[in-house]
Amino acid sequence: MAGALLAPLPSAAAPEALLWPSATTPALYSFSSSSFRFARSRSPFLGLRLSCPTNHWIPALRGRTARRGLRIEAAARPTVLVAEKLGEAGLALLRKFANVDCSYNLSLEELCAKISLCDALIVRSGTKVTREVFEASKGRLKVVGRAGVGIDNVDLQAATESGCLVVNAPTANTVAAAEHGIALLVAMARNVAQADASMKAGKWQRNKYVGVSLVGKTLAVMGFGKVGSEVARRAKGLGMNVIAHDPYAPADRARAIGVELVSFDEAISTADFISLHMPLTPTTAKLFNDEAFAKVKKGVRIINVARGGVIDEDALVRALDNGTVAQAALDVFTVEPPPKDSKLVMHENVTVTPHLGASTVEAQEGVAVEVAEAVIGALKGELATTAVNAPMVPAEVLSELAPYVILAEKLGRLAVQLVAGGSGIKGVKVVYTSARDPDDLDTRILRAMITKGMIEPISSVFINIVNADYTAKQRGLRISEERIYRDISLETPLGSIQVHLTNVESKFASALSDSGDITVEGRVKDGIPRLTLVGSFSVDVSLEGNVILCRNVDQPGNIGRVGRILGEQNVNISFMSVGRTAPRKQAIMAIGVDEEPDKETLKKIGEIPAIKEFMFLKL
Ligand SMILES: NC(=O)C1=CN([C@@H]2O[C@H](COP(=O)(O)OP(=O)(O)OC[C@H]3O[C@@H](n4cnc5c(N)ncnc54)[C@H](O)[C@@H]3O)[C@@H](O)[C@H]2O)C=CC1
Ligand SMILES: O=C(O)C(=O)COP(=O)(O)O
Repeated sequence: MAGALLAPLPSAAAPEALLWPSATTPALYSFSSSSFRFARSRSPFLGLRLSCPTNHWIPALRGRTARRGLRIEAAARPTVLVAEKLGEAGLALLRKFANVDCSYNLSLEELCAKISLCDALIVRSGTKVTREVFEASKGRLKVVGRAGVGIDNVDLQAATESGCLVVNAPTANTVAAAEHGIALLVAMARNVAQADASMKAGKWQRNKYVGVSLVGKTLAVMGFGKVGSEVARRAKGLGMNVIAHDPYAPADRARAIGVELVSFDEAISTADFISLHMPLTPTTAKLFNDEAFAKVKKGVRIINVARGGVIDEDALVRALDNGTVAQAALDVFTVEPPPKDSKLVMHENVTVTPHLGASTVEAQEGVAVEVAEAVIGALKGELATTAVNAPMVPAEVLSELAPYVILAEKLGRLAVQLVAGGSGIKGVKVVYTSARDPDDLDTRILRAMITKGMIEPISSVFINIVNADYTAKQRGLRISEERIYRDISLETPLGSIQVHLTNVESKFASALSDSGDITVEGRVKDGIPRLTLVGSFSVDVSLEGNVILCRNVDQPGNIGRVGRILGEQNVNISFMSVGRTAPRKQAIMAIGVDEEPDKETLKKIGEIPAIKEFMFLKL
């Protein structure tokens, strides 16, 4: 073995031993195999991986290293870095299986320095697992476990690129978050925090802290998923009238709890209290902005235990200052921790907690066990149901189905964006055309990809091949499949895939087919997935970049007008296709664009007189 090793060896070196300080004094050691001499330097000790000719070396090394205040362990036991406080039950599980290093409050530099010695990393929302961390791991990091739901602090793209699995704990803190929402609702209505601070400052202000009652008031739950539905259930128990807005939640599930699903505008304009429970996505970012506050009932009270970014915080301060919003209770902030002089935090009508939604003893034990099991499973090579970026498709299947897999996900993504709020999605029907025998075409992956396309953009749940059907069922999505024989080449696995969302309203009326379903169809041409049908209109546009759909009266000049507006904004058109019922009647323009046009550009397109409706769809 080579002489002094100050840096970790590449992960390919095996068998290996791990060298750790057993004494508390940090130091960096260099190691020479021939003489077993260790030289101490002043730099902090980070742990060292040693390459040994055989595992028999390890006991020999142990004796010698112990005398020098070091311990050495076989690397067959993986190393898990726990970077934020984790419940004991989870730690106990991890310790049975791995070396566990609990090091909290690491700076980015410290985390990067340690990570190349670790096979797994466990975090909550306080650690930013950035691209730098994955790069610094030099391929050794195999799994990142998020002990909670939101994974906005983990760079998923970088994780996937470096072949690192990310798992989360999506269910164990649901009740804790819902209970915290209710705690904030009640505390805000009765000025508990403000009154407490006033008494501790030596005052007795009974008149100042007169509150408002909850019974008979209307609560709008925005986002009727796991947490939102638990909040709704509890608020009903307080005698509140509960309505909810969630464009994708099934109405029958809401009805079962006695909650009516309504549109965004109806929810915010009729509610006395608004509680936010949607994930932070490009669609929900700053959803509560000046425009939304202009529509609320004057004196509304807002609770946010979801994500700070869902609210435009400057707009909220303005709404609080002018009395549009009477009070707010916030557990989450756009930047955490928020700046010390944050106007929002300091506002006297605002009650704040430092992201405590998941912080109960019970929830932390729950997420610790949930994430520990997932991390251990992943280190053993099993695919966890809570995997966030798991590979969906086995390589041998991918070789043939690759473009169809992309097509399926994009069709799901398109279809869900066409849904209008109100009744929620109930049924999904997928129709495949193929010449192949049913045994020769496994559609499970395609179904999973459609589910992924539909669910991931709207929720905090991540879909993989293991959890797709289960998650769809849990969310009330009934997916049925139909296969239609088409006399096409057997070399081609599929002719087309159609996704129908049944009994649902659409933001783009022309996406409804004659049967009243939102319908989109795609095909693969020359290896490229293409959109070939929207509603009853045939189109042909490559599913790359983004798509603008316009319904217009078929007359000369429309294509030029839209093209000019996009061109003026430097938005590159990749494809354009027109589908029409008959000349000079209704037509659909499907325009593929490389960039995302800004709001002003889209507004200008909408103002072209011949354009009756239009939508921008992200793929
Ligand atoms: N403060 C804290 O400590 C905690 C915060 N959370 C956060 O709470 C949020 C909800 O978590 P879960 O209920 O577990 O997620 P979930 O995925 O079960 O529910 C989210 C719901 O929001 C809906 N939704 C998506 N876009 C919407 C839109 N534009 N308008 C209305 N509804 C929309 C989805 O259809 C879904 O039903 C997440 O952001 C999560 O990170 C969760 C746990 C603890
Ligand atoms: O699970 C979530 O999404 C949360 O927001 C909880 O975050 P935490 O684990 O408390 O840092």
